[in-house]
Amino acid sequence: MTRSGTAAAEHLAFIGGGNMARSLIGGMLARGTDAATISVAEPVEALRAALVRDFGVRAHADAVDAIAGAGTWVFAVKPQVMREVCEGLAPSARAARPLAVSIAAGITAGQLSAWLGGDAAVVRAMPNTPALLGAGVTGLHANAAVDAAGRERAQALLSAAGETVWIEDEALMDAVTAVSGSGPAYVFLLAEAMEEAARAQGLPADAARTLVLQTILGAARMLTGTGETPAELRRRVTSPGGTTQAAIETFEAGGLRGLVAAAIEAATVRGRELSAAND
Ligand SMILES: NC(=O)C1=CN([C@@H]2O[C@H](COP(=O)(O)OP(=O)(O)OC[C@H]3O[C@@H](n4cnc5c(N)ncnc54)[C@H](O)[C@@H]3O)[C@@H](O)[C@H]2O)C=CC1
Ligand SMILES: O=C(O)[C@@H]1CCC=N1
Repeated sequence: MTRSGTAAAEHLAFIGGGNMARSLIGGMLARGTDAATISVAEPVEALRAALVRDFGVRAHADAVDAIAGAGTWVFAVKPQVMREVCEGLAPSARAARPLAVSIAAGITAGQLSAWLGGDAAVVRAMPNTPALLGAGVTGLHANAAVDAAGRERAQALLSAAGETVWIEDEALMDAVTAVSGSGPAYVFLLAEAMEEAARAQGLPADAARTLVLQTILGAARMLTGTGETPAELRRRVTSPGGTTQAAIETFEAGGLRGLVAAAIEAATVRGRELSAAND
């Protein structure tokens, strides 16, 4: 059986109101979603108050209150608590037959469906924090119980956060997590390292920050806006025998590509471990 969970489809419930839920809600509101259609379950009182204050959504301590009347439930809790949270909602899920969207790293659609009582329509989504600015990217995978309308609904939800990419082979969702889910942190680490290096060369801290941040922004805009490959854009910066060549040769000699591959492999493996640890 496939389902789109048509009942009360316009009402959305988030279970977990932490960093990523806030990024997604912020992106949705910026794209015109009515805050009155969003409710959030969040046990931490201070976070509930912040959700109400910052976004005007409804916030509840109890997940059962948040999901009442919602056709789509977005699970935005840590992987380690997902099983307990889903099992607590299983009686409601069996009755309401919602579209369940999980953003948790590692947790499989099969696990989610089973914890929600079986035969649940599940979309696994892996967004990233630039969702807050509508500049995110989300990998999406639907299980067999999700029909075309359910896919559209999940895609519309995550489109508010930026680009979306459907992944048919669920096994690849851990690689998506490692590349784009965690990826903003890799760029932030590069920014930290470049700022430190700029200060070590004697640049004042504020100048170092402006130079680094605008360089990353400008490079990202060239990557997304020119249609050129990263390699070609790099080649154009690199004058033979010049300064860039000296830096690039240092990166290559230090094994930057291998290090990036090893880091993404470690994140991918960690995603699989999170799944296995919660079986
Ligand atoms: N932070 C990121 O960049 C990304 C995170 N994710 C995934 O998003 C999920 C949430 O991550 P974050 O937002 O970073 O974590 P977080 O810790 O900021 O948010 C999780 C929230 O869930 C709440 N919570 C705990 N137990 C709950 C319960 N029983 N019912 C309702 N809420 C409960 C916590 O109080 C917390 O506010 C994780 O599964 C993570 O894998 C996915 C993509 C990117
Ligand atoms: O670090 C994590 O586990 C989560 C998933 C992707 C980004 N943050």
